[in-house]
Amino acid sequence: MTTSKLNSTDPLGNGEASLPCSPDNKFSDSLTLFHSEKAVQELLQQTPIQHTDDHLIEFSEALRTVAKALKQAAEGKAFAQAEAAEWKRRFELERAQNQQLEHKGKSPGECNGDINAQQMENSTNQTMLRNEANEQSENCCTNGLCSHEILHDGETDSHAKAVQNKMMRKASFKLSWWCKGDISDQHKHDIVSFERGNITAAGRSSKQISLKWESNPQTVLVMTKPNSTSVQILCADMIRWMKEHKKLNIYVEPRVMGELLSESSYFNFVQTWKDEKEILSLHTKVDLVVTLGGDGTVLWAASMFKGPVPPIVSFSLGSLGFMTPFHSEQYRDCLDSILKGPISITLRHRMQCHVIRDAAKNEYETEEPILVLNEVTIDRGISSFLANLECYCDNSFVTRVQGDGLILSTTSGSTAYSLGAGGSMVHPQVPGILFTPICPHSLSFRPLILPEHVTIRVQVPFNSRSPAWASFDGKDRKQLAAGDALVCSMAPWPVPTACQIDSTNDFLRSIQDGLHWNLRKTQSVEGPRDL
Ligand SMILES: NC(=O)c1ccc[n+]([C@@H]2O[C@H](COP(=O)([O-])OP(=O)(O)OC[C@H]3O[C@@H](n4cnc5c(N)ncnc54)[C@H](O)[C@@H]3O)[C@@H](O)[C@H]2O)c1
Ligand SMILES: Nc1ncnc2c1ncn2[C@@H]1O[C@H](COP(=O)(O)OP(=O)(O)OP(=O)(O)O)[C@@H](O)[C@H]1O
Repeated sequence: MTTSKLNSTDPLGNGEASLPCSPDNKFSDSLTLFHSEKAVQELLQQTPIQHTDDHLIEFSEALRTVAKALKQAAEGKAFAQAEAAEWKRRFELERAQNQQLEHKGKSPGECNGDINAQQMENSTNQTMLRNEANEQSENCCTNGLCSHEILHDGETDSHAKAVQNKMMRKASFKLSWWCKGDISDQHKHDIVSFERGNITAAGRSSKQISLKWESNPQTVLVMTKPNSTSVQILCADMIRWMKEHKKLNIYVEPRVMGELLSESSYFNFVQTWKDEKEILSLHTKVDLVVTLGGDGTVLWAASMFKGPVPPIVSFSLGSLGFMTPFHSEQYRDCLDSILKGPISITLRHRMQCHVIRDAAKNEYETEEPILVLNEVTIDRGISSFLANLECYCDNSFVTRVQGDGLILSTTSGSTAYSLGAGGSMVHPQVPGILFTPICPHSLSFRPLILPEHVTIRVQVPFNSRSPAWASFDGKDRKQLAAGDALVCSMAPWPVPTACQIDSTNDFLRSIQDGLHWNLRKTQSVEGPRDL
């Protein structure tokens, strides 16, 4: 006889009770039950309830309830054990019969009797199980459930097959995409069609994206890196060409307008803006943005647009150029084909960052959100103490950063500061947020990549020795005092950048050419070899 430990206490509360699990042990089950009740009775008798003390009466009632519950539990368990034993006995009997039949050269399916669906269903009925168990043991398949129907596939008659299909069908389900916080089902998409419960990816979220103009672009904004004579000369030449050969309207920043006009009054047709309000409406006027500079100029251009961003075409005039795939020497051919379209683009996700001050009365009282294309960094600034930052993901505590700080990066920014701090390089079209510590004072703080739909909160605790500092794409440093928090999530407005070939090709080329990724001389064939 085997016994199994159940997670229960004996009636007197003496730890785990050891209960028998075989049907042969119904007797010892009853014995246990008997002992339990007896123990409770004894306890009740010992209790001085004669002294009409209200508390003692209440206590004795409670004990009675416990005794009743224990009795019910023991009965239920004994019933379940009897049932399990019955199933096991039947299964073994059938297996023995099958073996006998196979010995005689008969297929087990031949012994199938006339079984109808009702009987099959009835056979699972517990009452029938108990009543018919003994009768059935001798005649396989004449009554109740035959395990051949479930265990053997294909050899039964069509009726039994239908019954079998009915019993084996998988539960159906549906997978869908939904937007967090979206109460209506407006943004819900079914992404998987299912048949018999098999999950199949219906589509990829990050396909190569192609932009096709439906009407000709008419207005171009040109943005340039400051303090560079070569950029200034190229800018003037490009604007002239776009006006004369493409009849385009041109916008530039006020600084560039001054530079152009100081060169010649010819550039009077170029437009600019006077104040912030006009900048906010730029996206409604501009069809295309052209940048002349390095990655910093692309970041600068993106930061001008606090909402939707027009497609950006970036000419490389810097040292690295991860986001600047076009060569300025061939700008005419390049702009020619871009203005015609279609263009391959990379949709670069941005993060929106809210600084929430401890002094704010509620979570909605925030400063203007700041959009970043690369990353937001929370660091110790000029303080010589460790930064102490509490990090939460969707309101669950994640970890405490103790070190120089933390980088929350987009996948576009994965090749920038996050890379320098040991984060992975991620294709810009992979949706996600990189969680990269800066010089953590811990041996096990590996960088993470979180899904794009999460909201991350970084809080400066009240016991922090110094304030922290947040910076956005390497700019706009803001102090975070004790109790202040920075809340980041993906922004709804990505930055579409034109690709030279396509997003994957451009990304791989930039890590190879820009960072010399995995550059190593190839080993010569001469030398020792495995034969
Ligand atoms: N230790 C570091 O690696 C470190 C430190 C500070 C800032 N930065 C990066 O500099 C960025 C600001 O750039 P900037 O040009 O205004 O400042 P910058 O003039 O100091 O140049 C920073 C360098 O980072 C490169 N860079 C920028 N974005 C990149 C990207 N997405 N992928 C690969 N390289 C990229 C630029 O080409 C440039 O060479 C910040 O967003 C931050 O990522 C890196
Ligand atoms: N239009 C602009 N107005 C003000 N600042 C700008 C503008 N364009 C770029 N910057 C700033 O100028 C700096 C240098 O720009 P960028 O990275 O484009 O050139 P770079 O440093 O020569 O290139 P690289 O970083 O590849 O060597 C960056 O900090 C960027 O933010």
